[in-house]
Parts: sequence; structure tokens; C-alpha cells
Amino acid sequence: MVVLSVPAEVTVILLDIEGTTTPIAFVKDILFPYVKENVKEYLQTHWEEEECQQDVSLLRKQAEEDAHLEGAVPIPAASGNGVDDAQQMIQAVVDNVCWQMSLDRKTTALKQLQGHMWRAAFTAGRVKAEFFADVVPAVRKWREAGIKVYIYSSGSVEAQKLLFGHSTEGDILELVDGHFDTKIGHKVESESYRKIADSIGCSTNNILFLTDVTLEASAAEEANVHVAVVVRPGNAGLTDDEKTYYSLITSFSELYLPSST
Ligand SMILES: CSCCC(=O)C(=O)COP(=O)(O)O
Ligand SMILES: [Mg+2]
Repeated sequence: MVVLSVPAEVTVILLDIEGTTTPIAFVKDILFPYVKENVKEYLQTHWEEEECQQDVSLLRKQAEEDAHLEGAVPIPAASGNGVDDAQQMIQAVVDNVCWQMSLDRKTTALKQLQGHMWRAAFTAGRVKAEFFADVVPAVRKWREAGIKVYIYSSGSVEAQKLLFGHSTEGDILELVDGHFDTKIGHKVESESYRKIADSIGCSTNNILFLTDVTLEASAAEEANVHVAVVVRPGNAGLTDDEKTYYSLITSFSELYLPSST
């Protein structure tokens, strides 16, 4: 088995979710279709609720920023014309969400609504999150060795907690010391990793970030974070240069902690 030694200065392991702890297929084939199939009904049911209106406001703000993009779908402000007005707005939100999802956009606005929609599916037991078989045993071992484990995903913190709280391995939320999402910044921006280190109370070089996306690895590395790229079934392929440049692992069990036996 290939072994990658974790630098002695690492005290925190920061994990991506999709493509790292969890198969991309689970997100693409189960979570995303659930949103596309149910978004209209969800909006119709929850439209009058404060949380739903906050989600719509955030999506509208994002739509304004996206106005210059090809195919962008605007979300009109309410004109106060009753039921027809609400139905038009709901349709615009549905179209906007479907457009963003067709591009797999990672905007905070989209991720917030998705998280709220998944809540019902997870808490009713209709969906259970999948984790690769090596994830839970490795995380337990790291924690026993005194390593803190944090999550940094484009999925909202609320959605992350749903996944870890309702998984095929049971409720594994207690294995995580904390969560970060794009509210701290985007994963392809190095400043996000500096802010995460500040928030945890460590230096960036105390962190090892595991991700499937080399753009994220590169941003983290620029901030002096240690990185390893995770190669899982179903992940996007890497170029030969990327394969040579990055430390690669195919399972968390390939990480060797000098402090553990
Ligand atoms: C954590 S919720 C579902 C995943 C999701 O919506 C997503 O965009 C995953 O992105 P990641 O940064 O974990 O690759
Ligand atoms: Mg990922």
C-alpha cells in the first residue's frame, strides 16, 4: 500500500466532502435530482415562511450579480400583485435554481436553499448520506492521535451536518470538530484557508487539506496549507502534470501519522 506521511506540524485535517469523503455519484444522482424534482413544490409550500423568503432574497441578489452571464435567469422583485405575482416569482426561482444547477454552481445562495430542501429528506429518513468505507475508521484513528477534523465544503454547514448526522454509518457528527462553507470564502481562493486557520486558532501550515479538486488544492497550498489530492472512483481525471505535482491518495488509510502506531 502507498503511504503518505503526514508532516509532524499538522494538527488539523480539513476535509472536502463531494469526491473526498463521499462519492460524487451520491451528490449528483441523489441529492441534486431531489432538488430539481422538488424545488417548485417546496417553494409553493414554504413561500410565506421567513426562511424561504430569506433564501429567495439571497438568490435574487445572486441573480443580480449573475446578470452579465450567458443564460442567466433574473428573479423579479415582488410587485405586490397577489397570487399571480407569487406564482411568477416561484417560476423564476425554479428556473434560476435549475440554471445554476446545470452549471454545478457553488454559490452560497444555491447551497443555502439546497440545504433547507434536503433537511426534510434526511430527517424523515428518506435519504442517508454515503461515505467511502475508509473514511470513518481513519477519522476515528486521527482523532485518537489528537488530530482535529474539520469539514470545508461548498455545501452549506447545515447540509454538511445533515450528511454527517444521517449517514449509512449512523450519526457520525461527533467525529467532526467544526464546519466551514462558502460563507468564509470560496474554495478556490487562498484567503479562505487563511480565514479558516484563524477561525480554528492555528497556523495554515498546521492544516492538511484533502480534496478531489486541484484548483482547491492549489489555493490552499498558496496559503501554506499542506494538501493531498484524493482520487476516488467517479472523480474527474487529473492531468499527468497534476499527478506528478500533487501527493495523491486513493484512501484515507494511506495517510500515516507519525504520532500514531
Ligand atoms: C455537503 S452537501 C452536498 C454537497 C454539495 O452540495 C456540494 O456542492 C459539494 O461540494 P464539495 O465542496 O464538498 O466538493
Ligand atoms: Mg469535492
